[in-house]
Amino acid sequence: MALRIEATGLSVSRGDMLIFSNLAVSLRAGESMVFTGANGAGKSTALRALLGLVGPTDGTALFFDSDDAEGRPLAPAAHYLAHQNAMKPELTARENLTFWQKMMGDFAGSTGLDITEAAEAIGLSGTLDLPFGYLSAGQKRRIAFARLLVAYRPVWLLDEPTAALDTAARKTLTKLMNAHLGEGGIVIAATHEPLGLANQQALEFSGPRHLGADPFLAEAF
Ligand SMILES: Nc1ncnc2c1ncn2[C@@H]1O[C@H](COP(=O)(O)OP(=O)(O)OP(=O)(O)O)[C@@H](O)[C@H]1O
Repeated sequence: MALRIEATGLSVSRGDMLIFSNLAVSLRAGESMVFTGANGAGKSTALRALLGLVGPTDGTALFFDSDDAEGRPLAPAAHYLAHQNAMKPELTARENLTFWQKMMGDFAGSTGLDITEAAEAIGLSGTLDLPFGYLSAGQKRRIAFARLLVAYRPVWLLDEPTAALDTAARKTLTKLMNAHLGEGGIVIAATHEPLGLANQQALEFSGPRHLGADPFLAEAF
């Protein structure tokens, strides 16, 4: 399956601020991209725009599952790991992962790992039956990452995936992200630190610009 993502001319404005404009992403199976830039530069907004969670003012973002397929919205083909972990604190890690596995289901005939295998992969087998709320910040992030493993999706959109992680856990995540790429997946990550991804392109965000002050400025970029 020669899948790919094509985003062209993607622009987002909020109020009188142009967050970014003319964003282009072209990635094929096995390729990755990192979004870099200062706090508030627009990296998270770009991930959300690719997913369709933020309406772009212009441009398109499409997923193709083969060379001759029609482009489709990206969201059903993607996992989105946001800043927040999207886990209920009163449920155990296992219960949370079971919920996500059932909720997301299979994709195009491919299944994820079982919960125990996913916990082993992120090195947290011992904490599966603790309430998620009891876990440390790094343990929570790792369980949130395990969600990507229990339901298969070819595209991973990750917002600072290694936030709160120790060195060993970062290495584990890098290995898992590269394994996903090696199996023909695609990874796009917003990050403040090097992730060590294979086949990586980088895109630096320069930050929002005022549209309001000069009525001709909006035309300029
Ligand atoms: N309604 C709005 N009007 C003006 N600016 C806005 C509005 N909503 C969001 N913004 C700005 O959009 C920008 C986008 O932030 P975003 O979360 O995408 O940045 P980021 O690069 O992911 O930052 P970080 O590294 O801190 O996570 C911020 O500068 C924010 O202040």
